[in-house]
Amino acid sequence: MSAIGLGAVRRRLVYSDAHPSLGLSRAALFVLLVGFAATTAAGVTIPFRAQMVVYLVGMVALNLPHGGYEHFENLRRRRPSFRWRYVAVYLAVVAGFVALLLAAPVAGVALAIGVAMAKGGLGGLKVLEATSGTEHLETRTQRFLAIAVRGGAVMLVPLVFHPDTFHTFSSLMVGLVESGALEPYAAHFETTRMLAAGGYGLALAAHVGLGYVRGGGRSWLIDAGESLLLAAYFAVVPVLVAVGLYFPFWYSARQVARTVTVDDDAVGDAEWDIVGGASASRVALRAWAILVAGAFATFAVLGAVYWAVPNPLANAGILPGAVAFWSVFISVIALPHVVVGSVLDTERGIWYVP
Ligand SMILES: CC1=C(/C=C/C(C)=C/C=C/C(C)=C/C=O)C(C)(C)CCC1
Repeated sequence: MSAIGLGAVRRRLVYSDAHPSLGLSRAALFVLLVGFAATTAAGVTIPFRAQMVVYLVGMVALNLPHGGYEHFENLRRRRPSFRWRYVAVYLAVVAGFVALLLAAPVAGVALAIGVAMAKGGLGGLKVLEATSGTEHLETRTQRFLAIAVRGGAVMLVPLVFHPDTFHTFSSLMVGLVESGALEPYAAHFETTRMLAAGGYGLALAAHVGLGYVRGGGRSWLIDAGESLLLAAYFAVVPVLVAVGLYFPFWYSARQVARTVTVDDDAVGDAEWDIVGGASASRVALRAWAILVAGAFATFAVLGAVYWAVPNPLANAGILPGAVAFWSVFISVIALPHVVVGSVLDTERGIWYVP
C-alpha cells in the first residue's frame, strides 16, 4: 500500500466515523423504532393512506435525487468515452430488466426485491469500510454475512413481520404486468416466510458471533449495533414507512458520509472534471445543467417503463398503484446502479473506497 493509501486508512480510523450523517441515520431509525413500538403498544395504528404517502415522499423526493447524485459523483472525473459506455451498458441493463418483467413478472418482482437488498447490503458494507472500519471482518464468509444481514433486513425482515402488506404489494407489483399472476405461488408464501425467518436469524447470529470471536473491538461493536438496529427497525416499523424512510435516512445519509470520508483522496483525472470551470458560478451552472439533464433522462426512462407495462397502476387506486409502480421502476433503474456502478466499474465504482 502506498504512503497515500496508509494515510487514508489512518484518517478514516481516526475521525471519519464522527460524520454527522452517520449519527443522524442511527438516531432517525432509533427514534422511528421507539416511536412505532410505543404506538403499537398503545394500540394506535397509522392510517394506511398516510403510510403510502410517506413511502412515496421518501422514495420519490428524497431517494431518487440521491441516486442521481451518486452517478454524477462517480462519473464526474471519468473520461468521456468511459461515460458513454457507462450510459450505454446502463440502458441495456434497464432494457433487460424490463424485458424480464414483461416475460416473467414474478421473476421480475423477485429481482426487484433482490436489487433493494443488494443496494442496502453492498452499499452498507462499503460505508462501514470507509467510516468505522471492518477489521473484525477477516474472511469472505464474514463479509458475505455482513452484506446479507444489512441487505436482508430491508426485505426479509418485513416479509417475516409484515406478511400481509408484503403479500399485497408484491401482488400489485406483479399486477403491473399480469393481474393475479402471483396467486399460484401464494401456497408457498408461509414456507418462504419461515425460511426467511430461520435463514435471517441464523445469518444475524452468525455474523455478530463470528465478528466477536474474530477479534471483536470497536468496529465489531458498531457493526453489530447497526445490524441489530436495522433488524429491529424493519421488524417494528410498518413496511411502507420503514422502506420509504430507510433509503433517504439511512442509505443516502450514510453514502454522503462515505463520500465525504474518501473525498480528499484525489481519484480520476481532474482534466476530465465535468464541472471543472474557471469561476465558481460557471462550476455551479454546469453542475445545475448536468443535474437537470439527469432529471430529464430519468423521467424519460420512467415514461418508457410506464408505457411498456400493461397496467402501470396495477388496476388499483392511485396511491397503491403508484407505490407498486414506483417500487418496480426504482428497482429497474437501481439494478444497473449495482451492476454497472459497482460490480462492473472495478476501477472506481459508485461506492468507492480507496
Ligand atoms: C416487495 C415489497 C415492497 C418493495 C419495494 C422495493 C422493491 C423497493 C425497492 C427500492 C430500491 C431498489 C431503492 C433503491 O434506491 C414494498 C413496496 C416496500 C412493500 C412491501 C412489499
